[in-house]
Amino acid sequence: MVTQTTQKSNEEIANEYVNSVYDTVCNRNPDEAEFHQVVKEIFDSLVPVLAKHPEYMNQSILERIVEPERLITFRVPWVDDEGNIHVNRGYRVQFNSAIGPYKGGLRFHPSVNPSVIKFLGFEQIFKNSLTGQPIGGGKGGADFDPKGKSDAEIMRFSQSFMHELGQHIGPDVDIPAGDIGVGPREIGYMFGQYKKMRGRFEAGTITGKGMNYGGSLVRKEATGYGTIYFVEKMLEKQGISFKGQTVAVSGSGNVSIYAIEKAKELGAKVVTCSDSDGYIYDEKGIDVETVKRLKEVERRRIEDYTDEHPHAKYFDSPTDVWTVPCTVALPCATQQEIDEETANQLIKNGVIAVGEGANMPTTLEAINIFKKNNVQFAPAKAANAGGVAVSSLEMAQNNMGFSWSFDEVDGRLREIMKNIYDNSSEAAETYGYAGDLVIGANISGFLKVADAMVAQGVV
Ligand SMILES: NC(=O)c1ccc[n+]([C@@H]2O[C@H](COP(=O)([O-])OP(=O)(O)OC[C@H]3O[C@@H](n4cnc5c(N)ncnc54)[C@H](O)[C@@H]3O)[C@@H](O)[C@H]2O)c1
Repeated sequence: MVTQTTQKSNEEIANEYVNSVYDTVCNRNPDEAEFHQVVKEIFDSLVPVLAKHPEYMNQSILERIVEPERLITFRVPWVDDEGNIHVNRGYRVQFNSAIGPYKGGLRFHPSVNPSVIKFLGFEQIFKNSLTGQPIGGGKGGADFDPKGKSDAEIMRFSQSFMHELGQHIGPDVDIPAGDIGVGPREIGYMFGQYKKMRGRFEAGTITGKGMNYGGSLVRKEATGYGTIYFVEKMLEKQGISFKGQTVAVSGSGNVSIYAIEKAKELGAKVVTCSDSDGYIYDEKGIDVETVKRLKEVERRRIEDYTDEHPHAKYFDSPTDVWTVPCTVALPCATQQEIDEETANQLIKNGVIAVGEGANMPTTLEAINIFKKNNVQFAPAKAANAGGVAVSSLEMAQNNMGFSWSFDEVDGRLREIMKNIYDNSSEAAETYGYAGDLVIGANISGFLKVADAMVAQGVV
């Protein structure tokens, strides 16, 4: 009898397990490219953890974590100002509640589909875990395009959307918030509708609320400021600061505006911002107050920035924002902004650090190029976790029935971002990938959720 002499290493077994679950995900969820990408990225980084802790494989944690606990799809009918009836599709994925009630934003954008919602929801599980707050992962939205809609149309759409979503959420169940296309105005309309449906004031059921009805100071600034606090920490480890850096930012929405504001405050010169039509290059440094007014108040296009700053240049190709030379790049607009070619261009122009303010703005290939070229890389699930972290602080204030000061919340945000950095960095080192924050953030976020799933049995 011939005995088998080659024994598979733990690493090989873990790798085979990861690939086999990933194949099942692709077969079971065909045509969901965004979801596949995020699963691949996270799963690959878990191989060293699974090799060291086979109990997670025995407990089928990956098979379970990758299947949403619930995916709700619903009809959102609404009437425009001319009396025409429209029907959009609404979604809520309640992905994982192992460490707390589902929590995640709502996105109103024509590109919203099950793949996008699932990629965002899956990512949210790990991001929420990283914040150290007791919140599970969820995400939602609709394929509705708010661009060009009147205030009354936005209100009717938001009410119709909440009329259905409201049946599936609550302070201990699922707590939505904003995301692309959903800001304070939409949150206000949705909260109003929810309050009417319930016949009670449940402040802790949605976050991002206005300050006069249960909102938190710093929520508006949280994601942008948090991204800068995280990148600041990452630069600090290299003995560098924001002072004197030339920063390129994409987008001109909630995340971008407050990332620009904080980066400037720390001494950087931010030279770009953009919207889905084009980008601005201002060699003197972007005037953030103008962007705030154009976008938050007047809801105009970024092109109009040059009316008030005629020395600035406008280009009608948003993705070319990354051809502008910079030392720090902060993609804060949308997914898949930086691909291989763009990454190479940024490196050629001297980039030393990239911080993801947006979700999945960098392709896997581009991330690998940055890693190979020693560009410091701050992944979204760690770098932009400040928004959900302060949302959780908003829930805490709602539960206690009082409000903290701006400095109190900002101090807590800074501390949370520091902890996320330290925990990600430590996890990367423990598992043999020192300095790799992509792997470190995935591992650190995973461990807490996986342990809670094991403790709670097969549910
Ligand atoms: N708001 C938050 O608290 C938060 C938290 C975590 C992550 N994020 C992520 O950050 C990103 C931005 O979210 P936001 O809340 O600032 O949304 P927002 O709607 O306020 O702003 C989005 C910005 O991106 C621009 N944009 C959209 N498509 C574009 C394109 N193809 N090219 C260039 N610009 C484009 C829009 O014009 C707008 O300026 C999203 O990926 C979101 O998931 C947001």
